[in-house]
Amino acid sequence: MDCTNQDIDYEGVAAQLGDELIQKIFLDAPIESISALLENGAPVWYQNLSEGLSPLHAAAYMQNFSVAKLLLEKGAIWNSVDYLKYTAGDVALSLNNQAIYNIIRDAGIRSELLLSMLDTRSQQPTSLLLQEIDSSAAGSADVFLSSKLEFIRDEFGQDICSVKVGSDTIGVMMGWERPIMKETVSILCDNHPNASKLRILNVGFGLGIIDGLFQSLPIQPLQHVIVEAHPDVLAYMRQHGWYEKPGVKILEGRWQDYIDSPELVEGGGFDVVYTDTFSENYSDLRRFFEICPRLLANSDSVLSFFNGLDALFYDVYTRVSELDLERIGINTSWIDVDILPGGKHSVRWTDSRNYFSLPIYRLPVPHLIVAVYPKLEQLPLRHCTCVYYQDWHRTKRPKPSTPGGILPAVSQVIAPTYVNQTDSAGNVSSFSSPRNTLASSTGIVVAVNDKSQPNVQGTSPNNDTGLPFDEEAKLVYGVVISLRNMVKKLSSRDEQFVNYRTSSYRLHLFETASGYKFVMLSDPKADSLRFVLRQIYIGPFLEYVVRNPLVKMDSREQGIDNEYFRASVDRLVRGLSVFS
Ligand SMILES: C[S@@+](CC[C@H](N)C(=O)[O-])C[C@H]1O[C@@H](n2cnc3c(N)ncnc32)[C@H](O)[C@@H]1O
Repeated sequence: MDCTNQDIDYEGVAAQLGDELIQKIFLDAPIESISALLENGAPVWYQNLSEGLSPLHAAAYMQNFSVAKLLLEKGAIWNSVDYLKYTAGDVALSLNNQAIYNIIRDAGIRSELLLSMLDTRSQQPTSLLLQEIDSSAAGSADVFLSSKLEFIRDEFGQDICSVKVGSDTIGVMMGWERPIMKETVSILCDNHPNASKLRILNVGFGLGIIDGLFQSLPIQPLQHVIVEAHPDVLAYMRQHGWYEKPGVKILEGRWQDYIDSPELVEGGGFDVVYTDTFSENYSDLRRFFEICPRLLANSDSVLSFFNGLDALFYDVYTRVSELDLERIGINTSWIDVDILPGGKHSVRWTDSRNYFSLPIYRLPVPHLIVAVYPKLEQLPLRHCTCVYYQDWHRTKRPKPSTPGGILPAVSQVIAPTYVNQTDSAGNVSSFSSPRNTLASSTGIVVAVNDKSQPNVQGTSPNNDTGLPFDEEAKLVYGVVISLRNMVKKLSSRDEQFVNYRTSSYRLHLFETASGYKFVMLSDPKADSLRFVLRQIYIGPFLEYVVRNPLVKMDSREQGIDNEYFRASVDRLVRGLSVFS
């Protein structure tokens, strides 16, 4: 057969091998077979189409240190993010797996140092860089500077400067960052030998938080230069009187425009330099470092910069920037600041960021519910019944199901309504468990005004919807299916709906390849929790349901609840940084 290069679908082959590699890792295949697949050309950099997961993400989810190490040795990309914007390091962090987190972090440091070396030796862009170009306002300076910014005050009184990125609104600067700025100003200025006549340079005004703090120092700065590039921010500065402030000089444009300009260094340099821009990356920051020897007045001068909040990137770039700064003769020290809500924030003078035991990395989830729905073909669509249910709500009482309406083992705390009916003495029996049902304040009240639904006798006094638990579970299922179908119909591709939010709750959906649907309801402010559902699937579900011979997966009568599964899900949810 004559087979020319043109006949070979390289992309298709790579995708097939990549999918096979990810699947093998998820199935806990022996490392030898994973290694053999890599030798046969499976692309270690591959990210699957459905979720954007890389083999390294899979190894992190499976907490398989040897596989993660092998993948990194073979060139796995430490900073690739899935569709939820999580790196494999984030996954390891969420599972409290410090060993895997550390090898990913170290691979990141090595790779960034190598790139930095190549970048300084060659003026040409390096061909080793494998990255998708981000042409959104969050990743492209040109797009950001021509995008409209909004300055608002939210319902909590927090000032926000935001920009639209696709359908999302992203905070350029937010009021909650004030403690970080405050601590920065205090560290930079309080004990500065030149505190009585400081010359300060700030790059990036944003909401003007740090500039306001510089202006409020006990002794006003002698000179305060602000470089700001965005026209909307400049208009905001004008509106708020910054152009009239004594000692303040505003340089309009990007800091890059002033590198060789006498305007920036005419006073003989600065005592304090701070930079916090937007839509720039580490290589821009490194270029800024390179002009710092000219910007800093003398050996007492200090430089600080905003280094992001994502743990993995923070850890990699603290180390990389430390080395880059050392190269140009600047010593670095790091101070960790806890920014816990309420109370005084404390400064931790430690040499390592202790993510693994501190509440610093918790997501806000006042209440959380997990429900599992069976495969579509197991039950007729309209009558799909929840096969597992668990609630971590602390204050509301559970409410019953309709008699005969619930599978016997969906939830340990939910019994049919007749159990909860008034007894002959007129007492209403109550449930002792603090768990609740889908009714509570989770917002699954889509049918609250649906008069056609029976108002079941004996429902809990906390009953928000008038519907028994299993009726609501069906409604949730209906909503999920309808939205899923609508998304599929509207999009030409096989797109998935993964979550939606109302003012009172957020619904997260994870659907397995075999058709099980894992649904989680959380506080509306919670970030996407889909990865938690995936972890429940990969961990407790596969272990205690799929591989449990006592659980009948195809039964139309039984739920999948069992002691081990419930305890394991409970442990996982409480242990994952999503439970607070
Ligand atoms: C995160 S905000 C700064 C917030 C500020 N630290 C505060 O306390 O409010 C980033 C600011 O940098 C500006 N900016 C982005 N790229 C810039 C550049 N190359 N030169 C100067 N300013 C820039 C943006 O317009 C934005 O106002």
